Amino acid sequence: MLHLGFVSHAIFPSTAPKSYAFARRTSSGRGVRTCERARLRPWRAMAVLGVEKTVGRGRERAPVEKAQYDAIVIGSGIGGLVAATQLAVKGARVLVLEKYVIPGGSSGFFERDGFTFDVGSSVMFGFSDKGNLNLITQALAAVGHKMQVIPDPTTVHFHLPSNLSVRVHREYDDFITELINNFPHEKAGILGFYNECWKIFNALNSLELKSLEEPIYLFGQFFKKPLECLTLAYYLPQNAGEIARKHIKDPQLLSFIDAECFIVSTVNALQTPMINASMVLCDRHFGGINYPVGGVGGIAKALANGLVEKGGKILYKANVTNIILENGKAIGVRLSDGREFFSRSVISNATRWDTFGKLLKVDDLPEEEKNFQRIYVKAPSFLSIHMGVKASVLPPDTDCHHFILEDDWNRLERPYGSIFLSIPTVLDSTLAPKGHHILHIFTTSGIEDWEGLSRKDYEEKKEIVANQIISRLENKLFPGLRNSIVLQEVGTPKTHRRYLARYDGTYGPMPRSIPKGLLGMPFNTTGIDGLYCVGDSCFPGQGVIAVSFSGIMCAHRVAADIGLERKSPILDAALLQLLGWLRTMA
Ligand SMILES: NC(=O)c1ccc[n+]([C@@H]2O[C@H](COP(=O)([O-])OP(=O)(O)OC[C@H]3O[C@@H](n4cnc5c(N)ncnc54)[C@H](O)[C@@H]3O)[C@@H](O)[C@H]2O)c1
Ligand SMILES: CC(C)=CCC/C(C)=C/C=C/C(C)=C/C=C/C(C)=C/C=C/C=C(C)/C=C/C=C(C)/C=C/C=C(\C)CCC=C(C)C
Repeated sequence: MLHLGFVSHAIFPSTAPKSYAFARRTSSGRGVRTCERARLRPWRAMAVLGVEKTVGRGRERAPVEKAQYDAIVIGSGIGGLVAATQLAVKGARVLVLEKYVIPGGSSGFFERDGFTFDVGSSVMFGFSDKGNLNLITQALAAVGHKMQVIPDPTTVHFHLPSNLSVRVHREYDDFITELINNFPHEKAGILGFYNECWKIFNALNSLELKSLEEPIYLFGQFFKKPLECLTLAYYLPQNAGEIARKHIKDPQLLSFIDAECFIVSTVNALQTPMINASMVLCDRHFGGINYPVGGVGGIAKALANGLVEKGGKILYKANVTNIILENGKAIGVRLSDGREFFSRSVISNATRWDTFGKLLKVDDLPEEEKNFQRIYVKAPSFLSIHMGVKASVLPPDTDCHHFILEDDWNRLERPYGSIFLSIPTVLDSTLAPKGHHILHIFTTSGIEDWEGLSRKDYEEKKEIVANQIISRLENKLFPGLRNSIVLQEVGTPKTHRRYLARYDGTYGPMPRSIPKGLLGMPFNTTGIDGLYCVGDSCFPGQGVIAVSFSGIMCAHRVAADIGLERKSPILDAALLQLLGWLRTMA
């Protein structure tokens, strides 16, 4: 089964993957049947759902549902699904509209010749059974689901310049000992920096996490846990790099801290908010990194099924092209096929650039969005290679996740400078046929490198770039890799743009310069009444656990606004104004 096709739609299938059929067969939920009906005869499906009327608007059979929902969620990424499921559990009538054929977005999956690939990264935070920060476990539990997970003994194995090799062991003491062995003269600095991270992590882990835009909750937390909240407020505008520099002087060790931050933020430590850095640098030891049996795609499938079981609906192949406004308020959405749905609130899981650049037709960007775009630009996308290889090419005891930056620290943030590699079959061998492994290799890449090329040049360029990366991996880790490949598919930023509906294929916001920590990141409300955003262009940013938190926060704020949670209009106005003002300080 040798496939070396460098097809343009490489990482995402253009037709439903086998497992989509599986999802449809095995789910007994209404939403899945709805999806099937809607695809075949939308107007009849709507009749089944009890649609009040069908209006023409120049298009026969374009059905309209007048405020039939409490919340419409555009997109079924993890952020959208968590918001949707949390609201459904609170009793809201929820509809999720997904452009693609399966749920999950960048946390989706696809299948080829017996291999099950994760579309995005396979490093899962927040999936343990302890503490308050296991947000993925909690999101699944809220809809009655639990996934079996496999503990990863090593979060990542760093292969860095000057042959610096560091394994981030699950056990914190093992990791710290290994780091100190590499930098014995910096023992105090290492302990100082990571201890400061733990102080923040412990404060975070002590809170019940809900919407920071909802005053009754926020003031309640300050009352119950004043020290922890003040700790978080103190660190909110700070970045990891400046704190690392208070403790550490060795330039190579500071570069290592940059690499630690880069793998989760695609920027260096000076630009990475300290709260986010602390979250990931500690959770990997507290709850540990845990891989879901069957692959990352199972998380979205379970959430989508849970949503339907709690009375929500999800429609696939439902491409939202417009958010409908009435008197300045978001009241519904229009799909590319003309269908319209109406709701008391609209939650967009598309990026803020897509939401305000494409879905919303307003003459002037709200001030809040102008401020966001002043502070943040789109982070780069990725070039990804999904590969099936013969198992014999991997040395025994190969770790699951690797980060490779060969010989020049200056290349860390440059496109194609460093290589991310995950081998999820090290943990779950069922993802590949017997005697084989999956290699998911990715590196940062901008869309501008891939536009304006003829089909032939585009395909050739993919092949050239992929070959260079394979040679680098052969030199550094796996001699003979090229000859062991049995299947290979290459995706570019254009692929990510097309299949994830993400502006320029971006994976979220990146600060234009040194940010004031997380202070400038918008939460979920927007300048448009009734419109909320969720996902990686909202607080606290990129990452499955981060967008899960965004989903939890969003659901809480929406629930308060539609009367499913307590709310104080006066305190609301005061807090939202204060937060808006604070963001302008960033
Ligand atoms: N290990 C990890 O931590 C890991 C792994 C994978 C993904 N991720 C993270 O997940 C984050 C993204 O999650 P997310 O929830 O923000 O979003 P997402 O991009 O994953 O999902 C958005 C979904 O919305 C859909 N969509 C967009 N526009 C639409 C439209 N107009 N109509 C209908 N559907 C539309 C897309 O098809 C997609 O399914 C990324 O930042 C990435 O870092 C992390
Ligand atoms: C409001 C005001 C003003 C004040 C108040 C104060 C307070 C209370 C505050 C609070 C806060 C909070 C709660 C916060 C929270 C936060 C959080 C939760 C955060 C989180 C974060 C997370 C993150 C960022 C994550 C991320 C991750 C990621 C991205 C991942 C990725 C991965 C990868 C890519 C891997 C790599 C791979 C290889 C190496 C292969």
